[in-house]
Amino acid sequence: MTMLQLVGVSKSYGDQQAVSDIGIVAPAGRRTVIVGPSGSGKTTLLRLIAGFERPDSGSITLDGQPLATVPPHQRNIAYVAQEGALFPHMSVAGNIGFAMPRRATERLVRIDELLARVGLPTSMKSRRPHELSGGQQQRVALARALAQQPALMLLDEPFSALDAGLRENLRDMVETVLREAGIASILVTHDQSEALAFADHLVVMQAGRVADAGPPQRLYDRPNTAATARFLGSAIVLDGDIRDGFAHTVLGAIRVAATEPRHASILLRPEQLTVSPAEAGTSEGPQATVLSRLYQGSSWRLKIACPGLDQPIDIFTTAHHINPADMVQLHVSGYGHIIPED
Ligand SMILES: Nc1ncnc2c1ncn2[C@@H]1O[C@H](COP(=O)(O)OP(=O)(O)OP(=O)(O)O)[C@@H](O)[C@H]1O
Repeated sequence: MTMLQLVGVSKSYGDQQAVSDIGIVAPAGRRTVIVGPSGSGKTTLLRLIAGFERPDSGSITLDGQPLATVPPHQRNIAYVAQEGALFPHMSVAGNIGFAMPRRATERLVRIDELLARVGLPTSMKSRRPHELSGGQQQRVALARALAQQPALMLLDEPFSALDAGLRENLRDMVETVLREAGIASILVTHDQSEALAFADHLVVMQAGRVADAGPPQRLYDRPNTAATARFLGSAIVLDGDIRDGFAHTVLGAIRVAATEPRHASILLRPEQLTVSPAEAGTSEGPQATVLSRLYQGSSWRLKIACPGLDQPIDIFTTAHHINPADMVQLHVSGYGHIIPED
């Protein structure tokens, strides 16, 4: 079973430090996602793993074997780039069969199998890349990568040029194909919802460093830093004084998993907040003013101003009778997360 490990990996381009002291384990047969803002070093990491760049320091091993002296084409690692990067002068069949042995019959059978696997009709075999849609090109690129029977598949923002519906569809297809083939993968993206949907192991990069890593749900619910919390979704970060299992904040007393008195940053996700119209003269907790509302099909997104908070917060509701300028009562459910590194 394949396991990729990076220890203390750093790389700079001239004066520009691209990645620093990276430690990552991509577990066998799993889908690792590297997510982070533009310029955080994601592509550099993928290029180091593929062997297109050399690290200045640190080691990269695949199943315990150091890759430093192994050239890219012998690493047993396939790379799918953002725009597919198909050979423009070759047919679909030529692209998919590029790295296959030349023996005719097996090759043709295998190309047909791979086309079926990525959901393309065999009638497309003789087309050139420019005769395909963006989504079809990415399917061919994936089939070409699968043809290598790699131990590890690197996917560098492979869906980013596609529109939303197609993107989800292709992402689900890739997830299924990789799982069925038992191939470990590392996907790079700057899209947090894509990262959360695809990953079973998530690495968050910030300014060339790993800010946090772990299962996606842990990172979303219990991130190590406020920056990770904000990067992975809407976050409400509050100052809190912890006493007796509660954090005392401008939104009232919020249950937390700690008792020792101290000051801390507390994270709530919007889905932990609900609103109801504030009854005149009564107050069962914090109140807020609705600044705006946006219809989103299944719910309304409300922007609300809470006394004591300098930023408005977004929450979602299915109640359609709450309007801008209304006063609302806020209700917090579940636990607040104490952000450890803030
Ligand atoms: N060939 C290069 N020469 C000089 N600097 C580079 C080179 N490649 C990347 N960099 C710099 O290294 C840093 C990391 O870049 P990288 O492309 O890895 O980030 P990224 O997270 O993939 O960004 P994006 O999401 O925008 O693709 C950036 O500051 C970038 O400007």
